[in-house]
Amino acid sequence: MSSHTPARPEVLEFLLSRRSHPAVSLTAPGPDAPTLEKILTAAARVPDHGKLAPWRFVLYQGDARARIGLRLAEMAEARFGPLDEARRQQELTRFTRAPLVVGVFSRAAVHPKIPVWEQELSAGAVCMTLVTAATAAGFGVQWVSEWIAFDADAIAFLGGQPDEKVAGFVHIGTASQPPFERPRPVLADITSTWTEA
Ligand SMILES: Cc1cc2nc3c(=O)[nH]c(=O)nc-3n(C[C@H](O)[C@H](O)[C@H](O)COP(=O)(O)O)c2cc1C
Repeated sequence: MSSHTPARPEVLEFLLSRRSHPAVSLTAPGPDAPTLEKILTAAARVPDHGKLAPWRFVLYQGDARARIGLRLAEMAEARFGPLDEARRQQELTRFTRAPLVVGVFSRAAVHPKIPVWEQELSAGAVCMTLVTAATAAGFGVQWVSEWIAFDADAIAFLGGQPDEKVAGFVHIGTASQPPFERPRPVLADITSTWTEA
């Protein structure tokens, strides 16, 4: 340990207990404007080879969320055929589960020095830091993709450009219930020390 990198045991404990909350369990309020600015600023502070900022945010909040649902229900019907009532409700409420949804769009593009893969990894880091920062600010959070992240028409409707991919839709709100725990990988199964063959 060095005075340049003081230990932050509380941060480590936080990371060891962090859990997502199902989007459907998130209620109002979401973060206020200054808190959201902090959360997004933290999320944009990720390793980014070449300083390309190959990602951006789109915010979905307020009344726009219900209007999005109406259009997504139409799009889902066009793509999947007639929707039963449960499925229609799922589409209508896709963006109203939480008071705030942050779309993280990857705009990775071929670059002379920085591989596209590294730019896309950076977008994943943005999503995870967004999850972590919003949780640290006291909110329940879930990073989801769902069919809309892989449908060109839905991406365009949600503000994506033709050359962009959805890294995630991060739902943020007030947790209405405690999080469930889930099994985690056994560290020994996913960790080894390299030795020369
Ligand atoms: C790229 C990505 C996309 C995901 N998409 C979904 C999704 O569409 N629906 C879903 O229930 N969980 C999705 N998840 C999983 C949740 O974000 C989360 O991992 C899960 O709720 C367990 O949460 P926790 O391990 O953070 O506690 C996705 C995760 C990632 C990394």
